[in-house]
Amino acid sequence: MEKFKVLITDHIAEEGVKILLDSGDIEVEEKPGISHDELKKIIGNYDAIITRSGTTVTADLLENPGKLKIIGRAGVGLDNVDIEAASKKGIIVMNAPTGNTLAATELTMGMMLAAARKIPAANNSLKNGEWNRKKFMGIQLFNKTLGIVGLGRIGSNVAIRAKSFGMKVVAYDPYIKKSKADSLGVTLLEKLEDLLKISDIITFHTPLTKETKNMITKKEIEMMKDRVILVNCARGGIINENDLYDALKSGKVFTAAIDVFEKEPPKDNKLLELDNLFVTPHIGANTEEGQKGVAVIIAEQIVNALHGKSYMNAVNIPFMKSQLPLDLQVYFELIENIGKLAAQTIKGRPDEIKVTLVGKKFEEDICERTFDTPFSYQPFTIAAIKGFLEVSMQETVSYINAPYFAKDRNINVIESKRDIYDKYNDLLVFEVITDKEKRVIAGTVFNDNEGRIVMFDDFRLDIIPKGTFIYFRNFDRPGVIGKVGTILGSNNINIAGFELARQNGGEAIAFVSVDNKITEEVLDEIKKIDGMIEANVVEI
Ligand SMILES: NC(=O)c1ccc[n+]([C@@H]2O[C@H](COP(=O)([O-])OP(=O)(O)OC[C@H]3O[C@@H](n4cnc5c(N)ncnc54)[C@H](O)[C@@H]3O)[C@@H](O)[C@H]2O)c1
Ligand SMILES: O=C(O)[C@H](O)COP(=O)(O)O
Repeated sequence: MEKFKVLITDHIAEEGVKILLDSGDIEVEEKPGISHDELKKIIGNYDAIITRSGTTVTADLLENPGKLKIIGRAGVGLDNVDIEAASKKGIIVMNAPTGNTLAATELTMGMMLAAARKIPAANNSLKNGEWNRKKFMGIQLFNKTLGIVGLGRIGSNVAIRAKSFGMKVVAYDPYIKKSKADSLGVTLLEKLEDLLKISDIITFHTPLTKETKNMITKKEIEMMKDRVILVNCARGGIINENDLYDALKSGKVFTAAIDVFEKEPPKDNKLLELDNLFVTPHIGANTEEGQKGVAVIIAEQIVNALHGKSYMNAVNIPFMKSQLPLDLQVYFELIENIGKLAAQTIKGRPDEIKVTLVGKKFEEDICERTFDTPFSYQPFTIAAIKGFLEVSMQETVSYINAPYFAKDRNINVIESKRDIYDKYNDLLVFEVITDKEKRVIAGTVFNDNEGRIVMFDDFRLDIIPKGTFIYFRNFDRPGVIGKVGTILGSNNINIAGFELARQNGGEAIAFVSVDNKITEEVLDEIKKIDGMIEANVVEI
C-alpha cells in the first residue's frame, strides 16, 4: 500500500513527528528552511505539509497542488498562508491554536515586566561593566491600567495574570461577548480609542488582518497617555513600525517590548537602534511545552484527516459533518443529495441556487465564519452547492471550495430561513434557476430518520434519494408506465421501487428505482415512448 507523505517545512517538536511515523502509513520528510522555489517544485508530491511562521504559503505555491490535501500550521497565526487560494483548490488549512497559548502569555508577562523595569537594558549595562542604578528607574505595574487589545486565548490569560499583579484590566475586542470579559473581571470597552486614552500599558493579542494591520499609527499613539508602555507579542504590522520609532524617540512611548516584526528577520530596521525598545526574535511560542503542544496537536489532526476520521481546527471548513448533531447530519446528507438530483434533472446553465431552511431546527446558525472568507453560508447551503456542482465537476468539488466554484461560475447563491413552508414544520428547499428552466425540490426527515424528498416542482411525492433512478416526466395518459415496465423487464432490469406523482389532467412524473445499471440504449427506448416528455438516469 502506498504511504501518505508529509513534508515538514519548519522545525517542529519530535513528539509530533513520532505521532506521524507511529501511524504506520505516513512517510515524513523534514526540510526546515526549504526555499520557496524548491517547495514549489515538490509540494504536489505530499499529502500534507506542516509549517510554522517561517514558511509563507502563497497562491503561486498552490497553483499545481498535485496531491496536497492539507496545510497544517504548528501554531496559531495563519497570516503566512493564503487561505483563500488553498480553499479554491480544496485544500484543508488547519492550525493548532491552543498549543502555545501559555507560552505566548508568559512571554507577554515577561516583556511587560522587562519594559516596565528596563530589565534587558540593565542587564546589558552591568555586563558592559557599568553599575548605574539611577539610570534604570522603572514603572510599577500595581494599580496601573492594562489595556488588552484582543481578548482571545492569550489576551484572556494575560488578563488573569495581570490581575494577580493588582492591575486594572480593560480590553477592546469587538468580537467577544461582554459576559466573557465580566467573567475575567475585565472591563470591555466599546471603542479602541477609549482603551488608548486610559491605559498605562497596552498589549496586543489580535491576529493580523485587514482590520488590525496598522491599527496603531501616529494618530492612535497621540491619543495614548504620555509615557505609555507598549507590548506586541502578537504580529508585526499591528503597530506601525515607523510611527512607533518616532514615539519611542520622542519619549511619548516610555518603552516598548516587541517579539514580532513587519518583516522577519528584521533587517535594517531602525527600531533596533533604540535603547527603550526591547526585542526578542519571535519566540512567543518557544517553550518546550508550547512546541510539544502544537506539534502533537497538528500531527494528531493530520493523521486523523488523512485517515478520513474527524479532526479539529480546520479554519477553511466552517463545520465538520461529524460534529453536527445527528438529526442535522441526516438533513445535511439529504440536501446534498437533493443538489445532485437537481443537477441531473434540470436543463441549462445555472444562474441561481437558493436554499431555504424551514423550521425551528434551523433557526440558530450552526457555524460562524472562522477566517476572512467572502462566504458565511450554513453547512446545508454548502452541501447543496457541492451536491449540485459535483455532478458536472466530480471529485474536484469539496465542502471547502464549493462556494468559490459557484462564485467563479457566476451562480448567485441565496440562503434564507422561514418558519413554515406549506404543511411542513422542518424542510429544506432547494431551488435552482437556469437559462432554460427552474426546479424546486424539497425534503424533510420523518421519524424513521431517513431523509425524503417530498416536493419536486408542483408534485408531491415521497422518495428516499439513494441509488439509481429513472426519472421521467410524461403526459398523464394510459399506457406510458406499462411501457416503461416492459422496456425495463425486457432488458433484465429489476424495479426496486416506483413513485408516481401527477397533476389533474396534466403531466405526471415518476422516479423508478432500479437494481441494475441503465444503458444509453435503454434510456433512449424510454425517451421514445409516446407521451414521454423527458427521461433521465439519476445516480445518487
Ligand atoms: N509571538 C508568538 O510567537 C505568538 C505565539 C502565539 C500566538 N501569537 C499570536 O497572538 C495572536 C493571538 O493569539 P490567540 O491564540 O489569543 O488568538 P485568539 O483567536 O484566541 O484571539 C484573538 C482575539 O483577537 C480578537 N480580534 C480580532 N480582530 C480584532 C480587532 N480588530 N480588534 C480587537 N480584537 C480583535 C478576536 O476577537 C479574538 O478574541 C495571534 O496573532 C497569534 O498568531 C504569537
Ligand atoms: O502564531 C503563532 O503560533 C506564533 O506566532 C508562533 O509562530 P512560530 O510557530 O513560527 O514560532
